[in-house]
Amino acid sequence: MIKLNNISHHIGKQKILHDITLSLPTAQVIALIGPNGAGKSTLFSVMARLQPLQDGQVSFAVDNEERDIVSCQARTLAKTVAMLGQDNHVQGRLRVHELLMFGRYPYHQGQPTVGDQQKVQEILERFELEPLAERFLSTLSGGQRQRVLIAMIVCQDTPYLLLDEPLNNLDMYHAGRLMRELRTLSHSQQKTVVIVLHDINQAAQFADTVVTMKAGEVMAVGRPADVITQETMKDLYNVDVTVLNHQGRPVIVDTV
Ligand SMILES: Nc1ncnc2c1ncn2[C@@H]1O[C@H](COP(=O)(O)OP(=O)(O)OP(=O)(O)O)[C@@H](O)[C@H]1O
Repeated sequence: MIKLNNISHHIGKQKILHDITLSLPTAQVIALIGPNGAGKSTLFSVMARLQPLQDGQVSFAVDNEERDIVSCQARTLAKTVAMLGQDNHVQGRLRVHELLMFGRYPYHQGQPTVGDQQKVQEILERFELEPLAERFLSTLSGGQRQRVLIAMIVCQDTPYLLLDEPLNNLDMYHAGRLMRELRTLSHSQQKTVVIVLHDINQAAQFADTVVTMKAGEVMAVGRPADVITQETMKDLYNVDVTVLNHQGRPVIVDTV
C-alpha cells in the first residue's frame, strides 16, 4: 500500500498539489490520468523523493513495515521504489546491458554478483532486448531507448514502480507488450505499478485502478468502468466521447 497523506506542494508562489490524500493498493496496476499540467509528474517526484516533501506524508508498506520517505535511508528507498521520469538523459557511451546493471546498484554497490547478472539476463529476455544487449545507448532509436530505460527500472526489483508516460515512443506492439508485462509483474510478483498514461484506452484495458487528477487535486479513484465515463472525460479533458464496452472494460472514442 502507498499512503499519501495531505500532500501539498508549491513551486515558487504557485501551488501545484492541493492537499492530496490517497491510499493505493498493493499488487495492482494503477493508472494515473489527467490533463497536461495537472500535477502528475510533480506528485511522482515528491513520492520518489526527487523533490523534497513540503507538506504531508508519503509511506510505502513493505513486509508489514511502513517506510516513510522522509526518514527512509537512501539505499532502502532505492530498494523500495523505482521511478521512470519523463526526461531521461542517459550516457550514450554505455551499452544496454551496462545500463541494466545500473538498476542493480542498490544491491551490488559497484560490485555485481552472479545474482545481479542473472537478473539482468532475465530482464533482457523478458523485455525482448537480447538483440540490443551489446549496443551503445547512443545508437538506439527513441522507442528502443525507452524500452531499455523501463527495463533498467524493472531490474531495480522494487516492490513499487512509478512510471511517468512509459508508452512514449513505443509502437503498438511494444506498448501492448509492456502493459502486459507490467500486469504480469504486478499480479504474479505482487509489485505495485503506478503509471501515468495519456492513452485512456490503455488505462481502461490494463489498469486495476484508475486515479484521475486535475489542477493539482485527485478527482476520482476506482475501477476503470466506474471512473472512465463520458462525464469524467468531459470534466477532465473537456472532450466529448462515446464510451463502448469491451469485455467489461470501457473503450472510449472521441466523438467531436
Ligand atoms: N520547475 C517548475 N517551475 C514552475 N512551474 C512548474 C515547474 N515544474 C512544473 N511546473 C508547473 O506545475 C504544474 C504541474 O506540472 P506537472 O509536470 O506535474 O504536470 P503533469 O500532470 O505531469 O503534466 P503533463 O501531462 O503535461 O506531463 C504545471 O502547471 C507546470 O507548469
